[in-house]
Amino acid sequence: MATISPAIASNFTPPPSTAAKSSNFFSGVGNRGFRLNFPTKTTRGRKSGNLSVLGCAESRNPPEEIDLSDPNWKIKYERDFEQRFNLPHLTDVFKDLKPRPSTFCLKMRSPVSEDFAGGYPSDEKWNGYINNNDRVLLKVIRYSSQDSAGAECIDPDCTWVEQWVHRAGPREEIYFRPEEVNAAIVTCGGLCPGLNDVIRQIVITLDIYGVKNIVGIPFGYRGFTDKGIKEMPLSRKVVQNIHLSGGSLLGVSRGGPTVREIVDSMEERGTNMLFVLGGNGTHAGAVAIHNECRKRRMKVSVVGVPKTIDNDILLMDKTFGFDTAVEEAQRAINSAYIEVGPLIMNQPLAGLSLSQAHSAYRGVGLVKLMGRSSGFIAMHASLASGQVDICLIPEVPFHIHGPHGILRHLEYLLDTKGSAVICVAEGAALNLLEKSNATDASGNAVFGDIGVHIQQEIKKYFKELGTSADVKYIDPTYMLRAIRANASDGILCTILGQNAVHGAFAGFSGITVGLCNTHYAYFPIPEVIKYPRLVDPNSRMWHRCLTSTGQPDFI
Ligand SMILES: Nc1ncnc2c1ncn2[C@@H]1O[C@H](COP(=O)(O)OP(=O)(O)OP(=O)(O)O)[C@@H](O)[C@H]1O
Ligand SMILES: O=P(O)(O)OC[C@H]1O[C@](O)(CO)[C@@H](O)[C@@H]1O
Ligand SMILES: [Mg+2]
Repeated sequence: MATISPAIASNFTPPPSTAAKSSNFFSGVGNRGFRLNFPTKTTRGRKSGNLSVLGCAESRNPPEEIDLSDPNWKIKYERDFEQRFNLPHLTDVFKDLKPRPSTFCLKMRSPVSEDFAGGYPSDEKWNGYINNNDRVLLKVIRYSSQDSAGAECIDPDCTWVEQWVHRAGPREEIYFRPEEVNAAIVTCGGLCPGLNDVIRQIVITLDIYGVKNIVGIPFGYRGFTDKGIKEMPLSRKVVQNIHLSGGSLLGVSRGGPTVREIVDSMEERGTNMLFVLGGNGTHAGAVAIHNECRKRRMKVSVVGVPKTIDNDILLMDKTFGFDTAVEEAQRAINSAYIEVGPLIMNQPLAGLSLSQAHSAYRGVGLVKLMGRSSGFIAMHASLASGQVDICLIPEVPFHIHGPHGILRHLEYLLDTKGSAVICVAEGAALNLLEKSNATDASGNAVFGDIGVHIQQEIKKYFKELGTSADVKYIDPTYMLRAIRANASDGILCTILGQNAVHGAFAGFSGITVGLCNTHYAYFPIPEVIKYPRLVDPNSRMWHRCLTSTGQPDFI
C-alpha cells in the first residue's frame, strides 16, 4: 500500500531521488496536511515493474494521517485546506494597520490628475475590484473512481471535496500610500522567456497606483549585497520596450547572500515592496525574507512571480516561459526530424517517385530538452511536434538495454521506418549516469549529460549488431531560454505582473501568483514549492503523449 496526501493529491509527488537532489524544495516549509492510505497506482494502467528505477506514483511524500472513519473528515479537510491557503497579511503583525481607498482605478483616471493619494476621485461605485472573499476552485474534475486516468482522490470513494484558493486582482482597499512605497524588483535563478515582460508590467502597474520610487536589484539576490552592483532606477520610460528582447533587464544569478544580509540591505534601502521573479529556490528565499521582515516588524510586502521554464511549480496551470520554450523546442525537434526523418516529396525526384526519402541513412535524431526533475517541456514538445518516436522523461522509468529497452525498439524503428526521433529531458534516468556530487552556486545538483550517454549507447549497440545508425544529437538548452516570450506567454506575464502589484498593495506578503483553471489566484508560497511539480505517468497528458509517439513501455 502506498500513501497519498490529500493536501498534495493535486500533483504527482516526487520520487525520493528527486526530493533529495532538489534540496531547495521542502526547506523551511511545514506541511500541515493529512494523509491516508491509498491503493497503489500503476503506470499506463498496469502495475509497473521495478518502481525503484526512478519512482512512480507510488513514491509519495505524505504528511499526517486523516481519519476517514470520522464522519466529519470532509468538513475538517476543507477547513484545514482553507487555513493552509490563507494568505499572510500585514495586519497579522500590524494589528492596527488601517486600509485606505485604492488609488488603482482605470475608470476616470487621467494622466493630468497626479495625486491619487486620496483615493478614487468619485463617489460613483466602480465594480472593477476583487472581493477578498472571492475564490477560485482549484480542482475541477469530479472523479468517480480511483481507476479514472489521473484521478486525484482524497478518499477511496473519491468524495467530492471543495478546494478553494484566493482570487487575484485589485482590491478596493490598499495598505500602502503610493508616495511612501519603495518598490524593488529582483530576478533570480536561470533565464526564462518573459522575465522582461513581467518586470515591465510590474513597473507600469506600480506607476498606475502612483508609485514613483521603483528600483531593480541587478543580478538576483547577489545585487543586494555585492559591492559594485548598483540598483537600477526603473520607470515606465525605462521599461517601455524591454519585452521586445529576451533575457532579463536586471540580469540573474544563483547563490548569493544570506537572508539576513538581504533584509539588512532592504532596511538600508527602505524597501517596503519586494517583487521576486524566480523558481522554487527564489521562492524559498522569498518566504525566508518575508519571515525575517516579520521578525523585525518591518512593514514589507514580499510577492513572488513564479518563473520556471520547466513548469515545475505546484498547483498552477502553467508558468510563464513554458509555452515559449515548448514552441522553440519544436524547432529543435523539427531539425532533428529533417536530419533523419522521412521527407514526403511533393515533387518526384530523379530516381524517386512520389515517395519517401531520408536525409540520413538509418538516422536517429536525438534532442535533449530542459527539465531538471520534470518532463513537461519534453512531453509537450513531443506532443506539439508530432515528430517524436520516443519521449523520455524523469518521471517514467525506462531501460536502454534488454528486450524491452530503447535500443531494441530503435532497431525496430530503423528497420521498419528507416529513421527515428528521440526527445529526452535532462533529468531522465539519472541513475544511468555516473554519480556526481557537483552542485551549482544555489546548491542544485549538476547532472551528467543523458543525451550524450544515450548517443554513445546507440552507437555502441548498432556497431555491435554490425548495422549502422547515424545519430544526430541536438542540445538546444540555452537557445530555449534566451528568446523573447511568445504571444501567449506575453499575456500571461502581463497579467501576473499586474496581479503581483495588486497583491502587494492589498497588504499580502509571502504570496505568489499563478494561473489556476484559467483564472488568476494568489497562493501562500510554501504551498507551491513543497516539491517539484511532476508529470503524472497516470495522467491523460502522458497517455496522450504515448498515443502520439506510439512508444511501448521501456521496462
Ligand atoms: N532555501 C532557500 N532559502 C533562501 N534562499 C534560497 C533558497 N534556495 C535558493 N535560494 C536562493 O534563490 C536564488 C535562486 O535559486 P535557484 O538558483 O535554485 O533558482 P530557482 O529560483 O529555483 O530558478 P530555476 O528555475 O532557474 O532553477 C539563489 O540566489 C539562491 O541562493
Ligand atoms: O545552467 P544554468 O543557468 O544553471 O541553468 C540550468 C537549469 O535551469 C533550468 O532551466 C531551470 O531554469 C533547468 O532545467 C536547468 O537544469
Ligand atoms: Mg530551481
